[in-house]
Amino acid sequence: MYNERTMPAVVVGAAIIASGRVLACARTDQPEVSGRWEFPGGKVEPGEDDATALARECLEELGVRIDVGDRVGPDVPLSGGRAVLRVYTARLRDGDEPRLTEHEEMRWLAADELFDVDWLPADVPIARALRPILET
Ligand SMILES: Nc1nc2c([nH]c(=O)n2[C@H]2C[C@H](O)[C@@H](COP(=O)(O)OP(=O)(O)OP(=O)(O)O)O2)c(=O)[nH]1
Repeated sequence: MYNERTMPAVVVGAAIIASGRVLACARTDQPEVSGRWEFPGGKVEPGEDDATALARECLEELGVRIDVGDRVGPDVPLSGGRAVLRVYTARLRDGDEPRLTEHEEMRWLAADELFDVDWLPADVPIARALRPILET
């Protein structure tokens, strides 16, 4: 069983969907993630729930307000089991357009473009689970 000390930290990611495409972002700030693609997001801080953390990170990283939807794919273990990646679908609030602040590049990917980018390893099963969602 997990206790507070051994419970994995949660990194939440937003699969922001608009017009049948999902937003993927690439950053270069840390060598271990440099040039790899991910979903905007970050660690859930104490006192936050997943949706609050996602909304905060999307505002910080992209300057957008979002509405959080359903989970996508499984919790994927990160960094030796000390954290998990958990992704939710999200929609942009009316009129909001992402602007890059922390990332170098962003792309809106359609279902058949999901694997045109080099995802971080943990994001691969999530991208796979997104395919049927983008196709509907
Ligand atoms: N945001 C995000 N992080 C991901 C994804 N996939 C993946 O392996 N990660 C990893 C990269 C980082 O090691 C970790 C998240 O750290 P972060 O730097 O984004 O989180 P944060 O903003 O809360 O970080 P911090 O600087 O406050 O410590 O999770 C993803 O799709 N989105």
